[in-house]
Amino acid sequence: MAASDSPVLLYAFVLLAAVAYLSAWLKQSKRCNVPTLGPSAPLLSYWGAFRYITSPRKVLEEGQVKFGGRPFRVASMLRWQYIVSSPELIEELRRAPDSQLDPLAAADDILHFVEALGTTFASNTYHVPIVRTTLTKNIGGLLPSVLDEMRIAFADFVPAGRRDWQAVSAYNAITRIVTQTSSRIFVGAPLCRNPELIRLTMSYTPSVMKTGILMKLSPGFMKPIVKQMFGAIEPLIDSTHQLLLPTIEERQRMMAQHGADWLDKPNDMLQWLMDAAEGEERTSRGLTARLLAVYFAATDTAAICLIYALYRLAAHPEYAELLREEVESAIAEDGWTREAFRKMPRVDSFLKETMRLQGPSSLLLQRKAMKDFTFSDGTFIPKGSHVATSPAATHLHIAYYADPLTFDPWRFVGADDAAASEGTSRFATTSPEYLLFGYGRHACAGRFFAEIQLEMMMAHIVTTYDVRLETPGVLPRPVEFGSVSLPNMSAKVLFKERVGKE
Ligand code: HEM
Repeated sequence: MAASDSPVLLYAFVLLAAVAYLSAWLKQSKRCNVPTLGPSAPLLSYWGAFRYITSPRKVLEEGQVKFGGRPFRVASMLRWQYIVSSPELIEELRRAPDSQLDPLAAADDILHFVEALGTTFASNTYHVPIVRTTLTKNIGGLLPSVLDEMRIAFADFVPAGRRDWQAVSAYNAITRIVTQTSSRIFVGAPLCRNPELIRLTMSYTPSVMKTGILMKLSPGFMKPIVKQMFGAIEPLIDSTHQLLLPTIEERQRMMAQHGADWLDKPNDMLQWLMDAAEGEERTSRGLTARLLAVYFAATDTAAICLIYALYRLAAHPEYAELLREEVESAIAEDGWTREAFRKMPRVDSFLKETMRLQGPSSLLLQRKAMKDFTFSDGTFIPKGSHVATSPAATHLHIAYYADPLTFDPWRFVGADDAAASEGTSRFATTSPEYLLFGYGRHACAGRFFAEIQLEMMMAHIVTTYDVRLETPGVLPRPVEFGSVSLPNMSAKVLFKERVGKE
């Protein structure tokens, strides 16, 4: 008789699993000194987890009110999520070393990218300083080509030349436009508009997540087989590699022939990676995989933010005229240059205010405790749990923002003149009460590029089109699942090309 046929063995297994679960629960609950929002008893906590996963913002707001800004925890399906709210604890959260509270490990628990891509990938992050420094330094010089690509992409995905209202599926169109425009500085033209490259790079994030989840669910010895048989990521890297290979080989040939510099050397992300890569990373496949990682960080995040801003604009067309006036006057003075974008405080404020109320995540400064961690007030975070702060404690808190639940598009106009005069515009400026891009040493490396890209696209939209929602005034509901918050994917925005536009 096979072991699985014996009910006694099955009962014994279930009993052992229940004892192990209860003893783990008892052990952790003995050490816990943080109140729980919702049930904390074994199994019942899954009800709390279900509520949190399906309505994260509502639950986090309840916690903020119920515990009056003191730390609390909520159950999520796989772990406890701790929330800290006071400025002192938020400061400790951001200052803690990665060996104690790690942002990458927290992101990996949610997106599963390390399982999908391999641990060497997570330990070698040589692309981060390239994004942070080389990309940021080159923004001004690359602006004309980014602008050119954005216009081409908009004309393709939001058909031009028609004077009637056209319903456009905003999620698809904007994601494609942002991907193609970013591609212009990642791989250059005309490769950036190759429909296959756009398709592959847009499929990358979902493929990484799918592969990561499959791997996570598989027992250790099965992982390589599962990855080989069912993983979506390797075939996707292979296809992208085939597409990029002629370009990479040609550049490698030029590098071998001319050394570090030559006439018309490309100035894009692929080349910066090629200049910096070492060892395995120098191979054409290694470079392709690394470039895809930059797409992973750059395109979905920026697209999500632009879609939220577009929905706001389409819901409030009355704001378009003031934005348009500002853009047209800045462009008349300086053309479509970096200087002009510095003279668009309303555009900047509109974006910042949109994302204050609704960004891509319902948690901010999310970290994983790599070991037991105790805050200065004694709040204890057990190893393996996640700790973050919430919009309710920061972006939506009355201590930082007057009338915090109201959308006030001009809230940040003139709010931070020092930052504006230094050329660090307000949208990308991080602070303890504005955490869209994180804060401190791990703050988003690409935020200055993201800022100018989004400002440019908003400026283009208001000067080229009138926009409306299909159902006037009703913002399309976002899709929230745990800490991830995506704009509504089926909503359509009506576009009409403006008569007499520049
Ligand atoms: C509006 C769009 C974007 C948003 C909202 C966003 C948000 C974030 C956030 C919240 C983090 C983590 C910060 C932390 O844990 O403290 C981050 C990290 C990062 N982002 Fe962005 N991001 C955006 C666009 C971009 C773009 C366009 C790029 C690249 C061109 C980029 C590259 C990166 C990189 C490389 C990191 C890792 C930084 C590090 O570990 O030191 N991001 N981003």
